[in-house]
Amino acid sequence: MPSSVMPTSRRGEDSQSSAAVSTVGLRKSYGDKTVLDGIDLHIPAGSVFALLGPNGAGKTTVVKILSTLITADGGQARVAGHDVATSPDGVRAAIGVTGQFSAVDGLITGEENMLLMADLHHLSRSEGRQVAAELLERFDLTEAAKKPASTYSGGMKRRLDIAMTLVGKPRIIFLDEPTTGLDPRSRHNMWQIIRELVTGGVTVFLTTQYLEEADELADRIAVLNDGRIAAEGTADELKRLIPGGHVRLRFTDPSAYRRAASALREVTLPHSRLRSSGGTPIDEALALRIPSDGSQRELRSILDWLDSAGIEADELTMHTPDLDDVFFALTGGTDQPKEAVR
Ligand SMILES: Nc1ncnc2c1ncn2[C@@H]1O[C@H](COP(=O)(O)OP(=O)(O)OP(=O)(O)O)[C@@H](O)[C@H]1O
Repeated sequence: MPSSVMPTSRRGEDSQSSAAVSTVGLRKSYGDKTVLDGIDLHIPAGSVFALLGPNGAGKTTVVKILSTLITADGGQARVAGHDVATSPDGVRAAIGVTGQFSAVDGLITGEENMLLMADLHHLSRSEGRQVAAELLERFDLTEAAKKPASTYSGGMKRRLDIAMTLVGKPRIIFLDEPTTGLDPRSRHNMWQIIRELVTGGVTVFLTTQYLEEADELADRIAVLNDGRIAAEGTADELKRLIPGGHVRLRFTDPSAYRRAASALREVTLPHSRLRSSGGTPIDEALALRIPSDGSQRELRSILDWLDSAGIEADELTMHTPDLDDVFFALTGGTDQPKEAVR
């Protein structure tokens, strides 16, 4: 955590506000580029909220504004009952931030990083040692505590980063892409840590490009696209936005794949959603998806069309809706999340 967001004291939360985070009409531009174009959020205390969006959607910008690292150009934001513009110290006292701007100093040991944090929070020497030892133990870092943090794996560094954040006992934690670059085991460890934080009463605001992560962890998810919240709700609510799943066509021959992709782009089939969204290339594995409710009528229509267009896929599978479908539908399917296909 950079010193600019270092909690300075513990303040009482505005009892008027049950929301841990709320924003109205939040705006931010860089030059003539509008990054946030009116963002409204309401995040109840004690919940996990995921801000989902493709690269460059503005997720980090939201976190930076809410954690008082940068100021918004317009709109209001309250965090833990404090206005970010008029009471930034109040906000800083209540939050912890980890993620893309990690506070871990690689030159010193994990333990020294923790003790430094304890110092910054004005804990006494003995209290600092005790808190550091407890947190290092909790995050399975006791053995590595005396080693320089630069020798830690990606997962260990993230755990140390969160442990350092917890020294200040934040009520709200911002996790900016907490598992980007982690291997599957470390990712699952991190998810468990996040769940435990919430069980302990902390509100978690996380940004992610991983749909699976939002689906696993979040009580509510907002999809950020083109500077606006394209949709917000529980994972189930978002999935219901897409009435059906999709048919996935997989090809082994790149030229057959390309022919099918271009034919799908132009197609107007009698049955609805194929007409509106066409086939969307979904990954480098030569696969296409066609929105479909899975009804016999739609499947027949798709198969008839494939036959008449002379397209022969090597594999055709039916998928029920998941967050991938929502994401592709809302973000136009052009900018793919890193793990769009499970
Ligand atoms: N200081 C800055 N000056 C100019 N443009 C910026 C600045 N910070 C961010 N941007 C631009 O604002 C947009 C949103 O950036 P941001 O980092 O918030 O996106 P993001 O959703 O977090 O993306 P990613 O997933 O890639 O981290 C991007 O186009 C980025 O280039």
